[in-house]
Amino acid sequence: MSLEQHYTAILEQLGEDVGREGLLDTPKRAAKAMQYLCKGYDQTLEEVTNGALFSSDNSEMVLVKNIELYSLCEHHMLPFIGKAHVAYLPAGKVLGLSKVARIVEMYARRLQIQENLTREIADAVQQVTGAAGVAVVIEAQHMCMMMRGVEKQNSSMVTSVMLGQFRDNPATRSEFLGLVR
Ligand SMILES: Nc1nc2c(ncn2[C@@H]2O[C@H](COP(=O)(O)OP(=O)(O)OP(=O)(O)O)[C@@H](O)[C@H]2O)c(=O)[nH]1
Ligand SMILES: [Zn+2]
Repeated sequence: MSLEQHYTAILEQLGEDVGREGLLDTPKRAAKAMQYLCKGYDQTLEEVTNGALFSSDNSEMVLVKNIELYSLCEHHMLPFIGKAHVAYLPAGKVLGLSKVARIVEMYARRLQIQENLTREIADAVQQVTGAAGVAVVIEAQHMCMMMRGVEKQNSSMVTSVMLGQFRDNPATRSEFLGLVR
């Protein structure tokens, strides 16, 4: 069965009249939307970074802040929405600026839990850049906690992963945390 046919079945199970005008194209649209929200499965790190790695003597912290993020929690397939802050300490190579956001996007566009998303982004930036350290902080609000379940509207979840110098050197870590706060 195609994704579209599954959505027809879901609508029927929910008690909808799939023949009514407003729903005629809904299974097709919903399938397309869900494929878009999960498009990260078709991407690879090589593809999204596209070799945009440049030699640089700069070893100072590079920070890309406030990268907006839309993902789906793997437990309920409901959105979680927030921001990612990604920093690294170059060790001879810097990554094209947009590629940091593309890496975030590739992992966010999959079914996720926030902790694993944070870790996957950090590991990917580390792998691509060979950096002396990588730090990722994600702050997000989970619709599964807001629209349903415990229904807490103002809570957000903050996760972080620190690698290399960000883990080992408290001064580097506090510089980063000061910059994203
Ligand atoms: N750690 C973590 N938990 C998440 C994330 N997204 C959703 N969850 C949680 O996954 C858990 C699943 O718990 P279950 O008890 O199996 O599911 P549930 O009955 O729908 O839980 P409630 O949300 O409490 O109603 C819930 O506590 C969610 O809040 C995430 O990114 N990270
Ligand atoms: Zn959830």
